Amino acid sequence: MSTPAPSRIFAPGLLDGQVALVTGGGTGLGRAAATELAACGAQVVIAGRRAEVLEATAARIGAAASVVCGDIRDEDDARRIVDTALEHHGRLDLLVNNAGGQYFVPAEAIATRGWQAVFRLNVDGTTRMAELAVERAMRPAGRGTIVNVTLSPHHGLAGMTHSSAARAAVESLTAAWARQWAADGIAVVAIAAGHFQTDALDKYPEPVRAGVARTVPLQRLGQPHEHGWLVALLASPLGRAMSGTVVTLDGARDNWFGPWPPPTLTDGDGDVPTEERRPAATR
Ligand SMILES: CCCCCCCCC/C=C/C(=O)SCCNC(=O)CCNC(=O)[C@H](O)C(C)(C)COP(=O)(O)OP(=O)(O)OC[C@H]1O[C@@H](n2cnc3c(N)ncnc32)[C@H](O)[C@@H]1OP(=O)(O)O
Ligand SMILES: NC(=O)C1=CN([C@@H]2O[C@H](COP(=O)(O)OP(=O)(O)OC[C@H]3O[C@@H](n4cnc5c(N)ncnc54)[C@H](OP(=O)(O)O)[C@@H]3O)[C@@H](O)[C@H]2O)C=CC1
Repeated sequence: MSTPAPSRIFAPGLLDGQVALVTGGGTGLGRAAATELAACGAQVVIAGRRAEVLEATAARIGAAASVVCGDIRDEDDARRIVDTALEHHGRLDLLVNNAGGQYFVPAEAIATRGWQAVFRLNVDGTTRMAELAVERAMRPAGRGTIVNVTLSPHHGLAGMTHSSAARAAVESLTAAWARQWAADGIAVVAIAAGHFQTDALDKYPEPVRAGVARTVPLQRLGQPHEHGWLVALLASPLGRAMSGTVVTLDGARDNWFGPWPPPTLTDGDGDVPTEERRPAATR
């Protein structure tokens, strides 16, 4: 097993001795966060539903990474994820609530089950993981940091209104938890992410993806390692002082602009494409 390459921007050993749990840590932004945390000296536990994805990422990171499989929507799985991290390392300093998602769909076409699916993952799953980390690890230790990753809803997410409401709820929970758990020594912050270059973008309809980088004032998508740097910063002592804050990382774009429906997306009948359903095996 290799030692992680040192961080390009943080002091060596910034997070030495610390233990981080990253949900959705096998892919995209979660993988980038786990990689940077390890580069700063942390032991990282990455969680998600697909073992092969997690194992591949852990192998890339090296000896600092370990894996636990589970679904954060399931109470037993979520408890096992937190307990496994604790059993392996005896402590949990940082929870990165990164697992999340939604599908692209006009508001009036969202079925009740679809609304609930997005809330179960983004709001209920995030809440469950935060509460378990606090109860089982952070409050007993008198110390911990929780970073909630949202898809920034600051301009409203037309085309993903279920996620817009869910992510706004997570931002509000961030502020509330920061106050509620401050006396326990626990800091809670959120990252409102814009558009990032991850494989997850492949699932959006082609007209949605085409040219999306040009809509970002920086004229490029965010790079996952930039997100990783921000997670590491929030894991540092500075992050503790930022408790209750939502930090936006979006290249000045947020996740929406302009009218609905977007003129470039509609077909001849004025309809907007909805993303394909995922294969049953991954549901
Ligand atoms: C212009 C610029 C723009 C810019 C736009 C570009 C955005 C770029 C920014 C990127 C942002 C990101 O977040 S990228 C990261 C994205 N990653 C993810 O989304 C991964 C995680 N996602 C998921 O797991 C799923 O999407 C999610 C729906 C949330 C949860 O899945 P579940 O297994 O719980 O749900 P399922 O069993 O699949 O479906 C349950 C119900 O949901 C509904 N449903 C689910 N998928 C559906 C679909 N594709 N189309 C219709 N309906 C669907 C149906 O009602 C289903 O009920 P039945 O019909 O009765 O079964
Ligand atoms: N890419 C982007 O432009 C942006 C992404 N975001 C947000 O950042 C986060 C990461 O996004 P990104 O890396 O791009 O996308 P991914 O789809 O690659 O990340 C989602 C991760 O969460 C895991 N996951 C999903 N559902 C569950 C579940 N029920 N239990 C446990 N793990 C789960 C997935 O693994 P598995 O399927 O194996 O469980 C996967 O590793 C998401 O919350 C996303 O919405 C925010 C802004 C922009």
